[in-house]
Amino acid sequence: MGSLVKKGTSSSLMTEFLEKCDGYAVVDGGFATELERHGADIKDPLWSAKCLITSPHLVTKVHLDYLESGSNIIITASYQATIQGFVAKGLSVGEAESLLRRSVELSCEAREIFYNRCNKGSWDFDHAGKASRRPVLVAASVGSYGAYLADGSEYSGVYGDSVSKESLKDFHRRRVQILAKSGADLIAFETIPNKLEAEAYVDLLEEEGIDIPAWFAFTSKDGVTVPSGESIIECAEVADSCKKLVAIGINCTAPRYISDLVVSLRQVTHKPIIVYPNSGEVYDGLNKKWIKSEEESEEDFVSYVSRWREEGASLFGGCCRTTPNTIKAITNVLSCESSAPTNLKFW
Ligand SMILES: C[S+](C)CC[C@H](N)C(=O)O
Ligand SMILES: N[C@@H](CCS)C(=O)O
Ligand SMILES: [Zn+2]
Repeated sequence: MGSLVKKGTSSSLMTEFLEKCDGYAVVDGGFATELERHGADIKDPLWSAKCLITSPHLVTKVHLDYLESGSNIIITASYQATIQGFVAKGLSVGEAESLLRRSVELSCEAREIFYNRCNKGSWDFDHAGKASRRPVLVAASVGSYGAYLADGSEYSGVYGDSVSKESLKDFHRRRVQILAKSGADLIAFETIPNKLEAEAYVDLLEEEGIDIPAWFAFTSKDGVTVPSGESIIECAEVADSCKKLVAIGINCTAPRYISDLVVSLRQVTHKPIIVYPNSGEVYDGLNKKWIKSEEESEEDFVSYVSRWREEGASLFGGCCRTTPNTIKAITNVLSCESSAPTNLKFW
């Protein structure tokens, strides 16, 4: 059984979904880092995609934990799952393609288990007390070329002169084709570090006739630019021009920068805005370790959510080093706000 969201045009998918969710939706939290918290060793060029081979049961568990925490969107384990990366590990192209499909199947299976539990958490009640299931979408993750490089290059955005828009398109083409036909509801292009890669994705979506919608989530280290130094505004303009995108936003970025970024995005797009920041810690790509930040705590993060909503965001979640607890807290903030009388705003 698929999601409860009726398949319509790309643009209607998100509108109808957000309507069903009362105007805002909860995205899941850090996926790879949650696998790691449960003991997975992902210090590997495949990072979280290694678990598609070694521990698919853990992939399902983490999806279920996020569903139980209130997520309306779960993102697949395919962030660093590339055909090129799997082949470098000795797998055949066919096996690599199967693992990509498997990442989506695991998310769909988790959604199915969650629905079948029919527990309180999977049902919402309308004002008349009638039960309806919480809508859940499966978003197929596509990490950047920098993610495949496996050295934290998604936080530098510098790919060198040998990488062109055409080479990026060739790098991503087959994976995007497979994920588009995998049963996912949409594609999540995540942690985009430069304008060139955004342009390559737009071309691919259009030239390959990708028939499921997508979102773009950029990363930033200063609240103004993406890691390559290009402004978030010019990157968002590229995204806004693409009819197949049903949301534009920011992920894996310190929470303290999100507010300014949302305000900038709102200047150039009417599309729904998605934000799923990381914990504020800094990634050491060479040693694959997170370095604590003095400046932020999980509590601060959640206290920002109402403001991001006022500034125009409508999809909220977490990225690296956030956990199901973060998502529970976001769910609580948003549901309290929705049920509060409008004259009792928090800000
Ligand atoms: C978003 S970063 C933390 C992902 C991991 C990185 N591509 C690596 O392989 O180290
Ligand atoms: N969806 C990915 C993004 C990494 S930046 C994850 O949460 O692991
Ligand atoms: Zn992240």
